[in-house]
Amino acid sequence: MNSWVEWINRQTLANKFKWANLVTSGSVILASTLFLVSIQVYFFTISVVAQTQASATVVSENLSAALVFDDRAAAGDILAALRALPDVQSAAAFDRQGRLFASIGAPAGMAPFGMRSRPDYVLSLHEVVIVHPVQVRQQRLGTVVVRSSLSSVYHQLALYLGLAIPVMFALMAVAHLVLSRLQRFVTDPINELSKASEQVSRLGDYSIRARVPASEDVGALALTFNNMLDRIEKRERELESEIAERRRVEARLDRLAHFDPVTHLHNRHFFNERLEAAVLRSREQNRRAVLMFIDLDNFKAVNDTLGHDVGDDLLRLVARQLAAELRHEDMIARIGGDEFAILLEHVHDVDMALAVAAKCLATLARPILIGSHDIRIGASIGISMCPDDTRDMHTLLKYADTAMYYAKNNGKNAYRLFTPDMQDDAEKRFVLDNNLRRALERNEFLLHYQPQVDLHSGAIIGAEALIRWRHPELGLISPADFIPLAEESGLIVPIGAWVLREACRELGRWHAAGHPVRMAINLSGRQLQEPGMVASVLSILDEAGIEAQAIVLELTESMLMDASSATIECLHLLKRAGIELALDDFGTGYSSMSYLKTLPIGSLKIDRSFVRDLPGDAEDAAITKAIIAMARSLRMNVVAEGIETEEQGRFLRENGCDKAQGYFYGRPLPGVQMRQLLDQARSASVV
Ligand SMILES: Nc1nc2c(ncn2[C@@H]2O[C@H](COP(=O)(O)O[C@H]3[C@@H](O)[C@H](n4cnc5c(=O)[nH]c(N)nc54)O[C@@H]3COP(=O)(O)O)[C@@H](O)[C@H]2O)c(=O)[nH]1
Repeated sequence: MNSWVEWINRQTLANKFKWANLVTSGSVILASTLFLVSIQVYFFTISVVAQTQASATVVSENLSAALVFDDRAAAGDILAALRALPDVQSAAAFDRQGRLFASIGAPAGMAPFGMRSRPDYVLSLHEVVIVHPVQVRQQRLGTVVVRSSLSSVYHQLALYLGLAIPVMFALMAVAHLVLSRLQRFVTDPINELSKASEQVSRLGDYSIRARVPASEDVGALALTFNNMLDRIEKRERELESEIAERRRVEARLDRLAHFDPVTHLHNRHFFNERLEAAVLRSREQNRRAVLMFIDLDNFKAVNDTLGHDVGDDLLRLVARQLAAELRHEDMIARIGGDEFAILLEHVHDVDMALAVAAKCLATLARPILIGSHDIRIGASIGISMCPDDTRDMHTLLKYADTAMYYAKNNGKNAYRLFTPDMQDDAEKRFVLDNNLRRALERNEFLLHYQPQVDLHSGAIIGAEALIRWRHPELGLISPADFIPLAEESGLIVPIGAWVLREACRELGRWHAAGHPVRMAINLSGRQLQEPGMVASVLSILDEAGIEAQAIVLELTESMLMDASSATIECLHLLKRAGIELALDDFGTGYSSMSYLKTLPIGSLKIDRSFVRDLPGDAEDAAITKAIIAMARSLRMNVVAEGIETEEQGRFLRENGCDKAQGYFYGRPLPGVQMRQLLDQARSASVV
């Protein structure tokens, strides 16, 4: 049973329809045929029974005389008349006692019927037996029994079935044909729907639509199917655009996670991943990995003076130029504002790494043209190597950084290969940095004063205040060792304020003692960035009771290169207050004349590196003369520093330099000694 149900379930809708048609129409036709045949059989049988009964009635009426007169022959003749009837098989007459009186055919088996007093009949499958009493005036004389065969009925039945069965099959065939055609009205649209859905699923094409037939139900189904496809297609489109958007976002995030948006170089995160892998390879395969840290010199000045767009353009150009110096397998990344890192593998010897660094440095030393700006930017490069210096990635990074700082702190625009003493130096700096924080509180700073003289009269016209740190254990520490540290940590701000206050107080004392000299005081870039800086300087001057014109604030070229518009504004305010601004170490930076003209600078201090080999060195002599000429054309004072010999002083004087400072005129001295020097100078001039 179950297998039947399964078999039916497995069939196609068309097959199910076919079978349903066949079974239904077959059953109906069969049932109607059987019904008709049964009626036919019934009526045939009834007709045989009625005919036999009628014959038995006629014979019984005719037999009464023969029975009364016991005339067996006549009875036989009367019964013989029944032979004319085709169905009658036999007939018998019985007397009142039930004895056989006359018969035709085979009377066997009729005796039990001979005693019946009422008409009766017995119907079996093959015959009908009619029993009819013979009586006259209510008096029973005997019984007549007529037996008719039903074979004519079966004959008729056979004939009928012979006709009905082909007709039945013909009808079934017609019904099948008609229903098959009708069935297609139902199955064709459903098949189309099924084909459409199969196509949709096979091709994944949601733009396919099913034909909508006119019929209400299947039409509604097709419409619903199409609506569903509409929605799926719409959702699909939305999903596709969502996925595309997600991919775009992921790509963007991936780019952000791995690339620097300004230069399109890899970023620090990605670089560190690659460096880690390179260090691992270096350890496993014992091959060299070289790390270079490149920090641009003076980039902040470009950013602040020319704007961030020019700064970004510069970074892009620098990135392109550096990348052009590298091999395909090398890697470069931007790891910070103006910091780049390079990873080199397959480096056979140190010289190869140094050659790459030299190429990068040379590239960055060339002027870069952005719009109308001819920008000169240098770089400080630190190099560390794995496994030569360390086999640990973080230490390698630290060493490259240390080497880069070493290059920067030792004049910039240079590359340095890491050496262990740099690390010692860095550690020393770390110790100093820690101590520096407590030096102010512990009153460990003091000022020395170096005289400045008029090159024509030789008179002391001022002094430069120079800080010293008297460390309880390390002794006297040079500002060259701790000022850069103080600048990095920001401690230069309180230290610088202390220097300013101390120097002004000292100058106040000198003025009070009748020495109307000026005091040059070094200023750090960080101090200039402090809000309220100008007010603080004026308040210190006020406190010390000296005029603004009595001090000269010394700024470095690099400080101006890095100066923001707020810093420049601060310089203008100082100048307007009457304070002279001097450009220290002039010539070591890259200040262009056009830039200098925009700044409120009152004097230039020629760097001692140009003075050292004067007057012998022709190049230094030419530079010095050019600086003096330029300062004059800009109506600036010129101070030469680092004069150690009389010849140097003479050369400068002869070439138009007004003032000088150097060991030849006097080393930096404690305040008391400086005052004595001033007193002596006055006494000498009076004499
Ligand atoms: N922001 C601040 N910077 C300061 C302060 N005090 C000093 N400094 C800066 O530290 C650097 C080193 O200074 P110092 O060791 O004091 O050296 C000065 C002189 O001693 C030296 N000098 C002077 N004359 C000669 C000479 O004939 N030969 C020679 N070899 N050296 C000489 O030069 C230094 C002064 O230089 P400068 O300031 O450029 O005029 C130095 O850069 C100081 O500026 C401070 O308080 N704040």
